[in-house]
Amino acid sequence: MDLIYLNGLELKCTIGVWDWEQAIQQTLHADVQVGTNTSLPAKTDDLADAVDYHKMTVRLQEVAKAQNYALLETLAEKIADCVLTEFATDYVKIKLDKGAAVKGVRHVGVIIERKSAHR
Ligand SMILES: Nc1nc2c(c(=O)[nH]1)N=C([C@H](O)[C@@H](O)CO)CN2
Repeated sequence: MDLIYLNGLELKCTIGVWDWEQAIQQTLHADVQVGTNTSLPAKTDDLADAVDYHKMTVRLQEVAKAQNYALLETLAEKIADCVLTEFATDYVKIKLDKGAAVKGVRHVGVIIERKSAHR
């Protein structure tokens, strides 16, 4: 399986379990790995045959802003669903980093992996 990746993707969103977090916007950083076969686009040299990582960046930033979230897990799942269904990909691994959201920890976050149900 080949991989396309977005590292350090900035996601502006309203997220968190506390009331004050639901009243502000925070910036998360995501690392996204997307499983897809790159043989066809490599042969045709045509973006139309590839998973467009620019289009994916814009779309995932929209998903992050589309609603308020309590948990990182919920946003990670929405992102996974978008990557697998809207971009017709085989596999996705997402790391969502909330930075130093907890005192005494440099970085907190979640990592999830999902496979397409159709492949
Ligand atoms: N498993 C999780 N634990 C916690 C989350 C989360 O999203 N998933 N969030 C929080 C708070 O919002 C924290 O980030 C800020 O105090 C706590 N635990």
